[in-house]
Amino acid sequence: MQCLTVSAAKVGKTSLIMSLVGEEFPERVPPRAEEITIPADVTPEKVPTHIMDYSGTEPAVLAANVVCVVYDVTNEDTIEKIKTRWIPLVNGDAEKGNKYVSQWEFIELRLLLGKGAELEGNTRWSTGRYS
Ligand SMILES: Nc1nc2c(ncn2[C@@H]2O[C@H](COP(=O)(O)OP(=O)(O)OP(=O)(O)O)[C@@H](O)[C@H]2O)c(=O)[nH]1
Repeated sequence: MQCLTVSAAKVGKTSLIMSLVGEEFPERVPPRAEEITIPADVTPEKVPTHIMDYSGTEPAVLAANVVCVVYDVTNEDTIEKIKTRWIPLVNGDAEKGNKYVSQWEFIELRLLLGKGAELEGNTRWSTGRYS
């Protein structure tokens, strides 16, 4: 399974991947995370999972089975971009039959480190649907 993270600039997609791999929030974040493959035996679904950091190319989006859209709950622009940028980008080739996503899972797991809310213990986890 190919999983691609996308986001507005500097929202934290590289940090998210590095947190997953390193099991802690990274102090230093490179411009892009290395591509990683999580072996099947350590995934709940027993499917090898290849995780890629978005480099701004459409082929990467078309190759992905899962697109993980990262946004900042403290920045409305990054939420608005889900509608104005990421949904059109992922569904962009629908007319050619390449890809069409009719149902979006919406999972909020932003940690808000250093932006105030996490200091007040407001870290939130929730799930929902976006369509
Ligand atoms: N406060 C806070 N800062 C974060 C969080 N995640 C990432 N950051 C910080 O935000 C900055 C950008 O993080 P990146 O992971 O490089 O973001 P990105 O979306 O990969 O950035 P680009 O791909 O370069 O646009 C870094 O200084 C991170 O430490 C978070 O959950 N809370």
